[in-house]
This record gives sequence, C-alpha cells and structure tokens, in this order.
Amino acid sequence: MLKKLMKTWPYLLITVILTGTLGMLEGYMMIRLMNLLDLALSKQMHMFKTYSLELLSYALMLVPLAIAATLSKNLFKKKANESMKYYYLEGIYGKNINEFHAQNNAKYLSTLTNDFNTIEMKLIDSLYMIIDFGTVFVAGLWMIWTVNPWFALIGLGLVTVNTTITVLSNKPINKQTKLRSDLFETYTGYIKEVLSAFHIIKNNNLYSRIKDNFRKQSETLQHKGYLIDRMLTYVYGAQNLSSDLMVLIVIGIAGYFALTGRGTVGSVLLAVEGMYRILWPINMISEAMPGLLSTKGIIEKIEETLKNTVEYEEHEEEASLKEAIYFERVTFAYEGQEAILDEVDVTFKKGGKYLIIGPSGGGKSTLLKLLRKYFNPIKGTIWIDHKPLKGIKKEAYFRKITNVEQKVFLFEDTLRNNLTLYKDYSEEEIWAALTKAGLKEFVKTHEGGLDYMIYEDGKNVSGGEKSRIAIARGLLEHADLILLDEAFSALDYDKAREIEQSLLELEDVTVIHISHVLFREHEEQYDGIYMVKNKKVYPYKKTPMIAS
Ligand SMILES: Nc1ncnc2c1ncn2[C@@H]1O[C@H](COP(=O)(O)OP(=O)(O)OP(=O)(O)O)[C@@H](O)[C@H]1O
Repeated sequence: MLKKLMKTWPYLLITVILTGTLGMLEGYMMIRLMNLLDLALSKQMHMFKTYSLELLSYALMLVPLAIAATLSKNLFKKKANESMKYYYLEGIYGKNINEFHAQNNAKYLSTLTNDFNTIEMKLIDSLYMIIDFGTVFVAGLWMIWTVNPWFALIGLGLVTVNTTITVLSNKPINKQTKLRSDLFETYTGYIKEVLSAFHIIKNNNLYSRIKDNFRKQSETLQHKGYLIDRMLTYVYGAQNLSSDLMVLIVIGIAGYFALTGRGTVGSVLLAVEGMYRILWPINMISEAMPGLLSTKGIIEKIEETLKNTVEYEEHEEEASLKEAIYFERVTFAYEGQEAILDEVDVTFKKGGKYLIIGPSGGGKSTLLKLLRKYFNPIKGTIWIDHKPLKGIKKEAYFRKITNVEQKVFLFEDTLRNNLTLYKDYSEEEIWAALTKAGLKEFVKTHEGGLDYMIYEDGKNVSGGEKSRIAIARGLLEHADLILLDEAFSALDYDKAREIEQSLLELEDVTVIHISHVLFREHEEQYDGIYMVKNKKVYPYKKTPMIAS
C-alpha cells in the first residue's frame, strides 16, 4: 500500500517545491526585516526606503505562492487517499471468494472507514505537515545561523533530543494503535449485527441486553483511545520541556550579546523569531511523528487482510463444458474439521439436469461450493471434460456458470439493470428470460415495467420475486452450467414447479439443483437424482452414474 502512496510522488514533489520556496522566502524576509529594524534604529533613511520597497515586493509574491502551495497540498492529499483506497478495493476483489467470506464483512467496512480515517489524519496529513514545518524549521535555522552559528547547533541538539523521545515511545504507541484498530473491527461488526437484528431485538425485548453489551464494547474502545492519548501526553510533555529549555538558553545568550554590545537589537529579535521558527515545527513534527509511525501497524494489518492464504496456479483459459463434469475420488473437509465428502465419484453430463437431495448438514451446498470453485478438494480431482477444475482460471470459469442462491443480492437500480447486470441484451432475449422465470406478470403490473426501481437490498421485492430475478439472470447469461441452491424455497408450490419445468427444458445447459422439494411429475425428467448423505453421493432413483 505504501508503494501506491509513493506513486503520488509528483504531487508531493510539487508540494515540496512550493512549500519549500514559501518557507525560505518567509525566512529571508524575516532576516531583511530585522536588518530594516537596525537601519531604522541607526536612522539610515535612504537604505531604509530601499529595503522597505524590496520587502514589499517579496510580501506580494507570498500571496500567490501560499495559494499554490495549499492547492498542491490538497491535490496531493486527494490523490494519495484515492490511490490507497483503490488499492484496497482492488485487493478485496483479488481475494478468493471463500477467503472473503471467511472474514466478517465488518472487517473490510472498519478498514475502509476507521483505518483509512486514521491513515488520512496520521499518515497523509502528517506527511504534508512534516514537509511544511520542515521548511519553516530550515528557514528558522538559517535565521539564527545568520545571528550566530552556535545557535543553529543548539537548534539541531533540540531535534536530536525530541527525535530520541519519539523513537523510544514509538513501539508501545504503535502496539496500542493496532489493538485499537482490532477493537474498532469487532465494534463495527457488533453495530452491524445490532442494526440488522433490529426487528428481533424490538420484538423480543432484547434492548436492555444490547444496551449493556454496547456499553461494554464502547467503554473498551474509548479506554484504549484514552490510553493512547495518555501515552502521547507524556511524550509531548517531555518534548515541550526540552524545547522550552533550549529557547531559554538561546534567548539568554542573544540578550547577553546585545547588552555587551556584541549584537544589535535586530539580531536579538531575529534570534527570538528564528528560535520560534525552529521550536514550533519541532513541536508539531514531534507530535505528528508518533502518530505517523503508528500507522505502520494498521498498514501491515490491511496488507495481511488482503492476502489469500491459499494460492495456486490457474493456467487454463478455456472453461466451456463440452462433455461432462466428473468428480474422481473427491474428498473435502473445512479447515480443521472432519471430511464432509469422502472419496466421492459422480458425473454430471453436459446438458443434463440433476437434482441433489439429502439430509440437512449432509454436504449438498458443500458439493456446490466445490463446483463453484470456492474451495478445492483436499484429495481427488473435479474434471471439467479433461481439465482439472482447479487449474481453470476463475474469471473464465465464472463466465460460464450461473449461481442461484437463497439469498439473492439486488442492486438499488432498475429491474432491467438487475436482470442484465449491466450487460447488453436484446429486448427479445430479456422477455424470453422473464417468461421462463415467471416474471412477465411482475414486469407488466409494476410501474415503469423494466425500469421499475428496486430499492436497496430489494426491499420492495418479495423473496419469491428475488429468486425469479436470479433465475432470469442465469437464463440471460446463457451459462453452460446453472447451479441452484434451494433457489425455490421462497416460491409457492405452483410457481416453483413452473420454473423448474422451464429449467428442465433448457437445451444444452447443465443444471445442478439442490432442493428439499421433489416434484413427482418432474422426477422422470431429471437425468439423475443424487442423495448426499454420510459423506457420500448416492443415486436416489434413476441411476445414470453411480456414486462411490
Ligand atoms: N464455511 C464452513 N466452515 C466450516 N464448516 C462448514 C462451513 N460450511 C458448512 N459447514 C459444515 O459442513 C456441513 C455440511 O454443510 P452443507 O451446507 O454443505 O450442508 P447441506 O447439506 O447443504 O445442509 P442444508 O440442507 O441444511 O443447507 C455442516 O455440518 C456445516 O456445519
């Protein structure tokens, strides 16, 4: 992720140049201003006028320079934030589906909100601040150097002391910041759950229980923030003390020089102003540094979240199904658990229609997850014609399959876009799919027809209508393989039977359908009905291919 940030270097460079020029010009003006003061005190009117005009011209230059520096800073911030967030989103979509699901969604949500806010404030803003104050510091050093080079050395000593304090405090602060990020993650997950369960909580009077949990989680989170702030307070206190001591030393020496005739009034003022310009940036940078370094833990955590733990090479571009899908002695177990499927042999022929039944928890959905490439078998091979499914590129394979699941996701968009998923289809194709999926009436009776607006998460669409939209999507995609997992559970008997009939009539499309309902009149039309039970796949009635 830091590499992405580094790619915004041209914006950062322009910002550095403009901010640097501005800081140095201001420093130079201060030196001339103090000279002007000495000229006024020694009554050199002619020189005073010349210096005044020169200073006025510099002052006029400051305005456009300051505007340009601020604009370039804002542009850098925008680009840096954008590029890191794009990187994160790309990373999420680079994850394997099963690994994405294995993590709570709240983790990603918390990163995109809490962690990126922290990164914006503590890394990007601080980076700019360090550049900005860095130039003020250099200008200040230059100013006191012109008074006395030893003063500049005292300024550098101050930097060393404050840097040492920052380095020493970095490790514990970093650790606490990472812990707070983890707490944010749990907290976001909890809030998400509480809001999703609004109805259950209200109807079952669970609010008092929720309230206590909420308070506990909020307190833990706030307390962690308090601990971090307390540590930072001690760090800032130590840094301020060292700064104040150094200032006193410089001002004391400059004042002594003026009193003993070894310096002018202007030089004392220049030393004070210079010291202020050294001190102020050091304080600001010292305060920003621990925060900036603490983002290291968050960035490492983000990179870790984006990694796929199981990586394997997929080299096969071609994914179309011409003959059959064969399971050859396929064994599968979820991580750390006993096998769900054990040495299963089963065949699904191209264009065949298969029904999968079996007891709850028997492994039906797991079989489909293997076919969807969410997981790979731990032993044995799934062959697509003569190619192992594992080696086929996911993108190529996913284009050839359609999934219809119980929980159908709908975008907040028109019915048309939810059906076509933003691809181009002719009106005839769309209406043919709508007819087969039993959605024709729905479109005709809703205002706007295909342009009917579907609300967030399909709030204005029933469960059965959602299933039919998902089926219509599959039909439109002309997939080689349609995988249905209890897709009709929200439909009434007649509608489910009608749609199943349409699926059974699809030519050249292989349909693998998990259902707990078996329509007797359709039984004969299936090419195979399999029972998934006791880690095996058994033929239930007709027997085109025998399992195990
Ligand atoms: N991601 C997972 N991690 C760990 N175990 C899982 C996971 N998904 C499913 N299981 C377990 O695997 C077993 C088989 O689950 P699966 O969903 O395949 O069964 P199913 O036959 O489809 O059940 P149902 O008819 O109730 O949907 C169950 O014991 C389930 O708890």
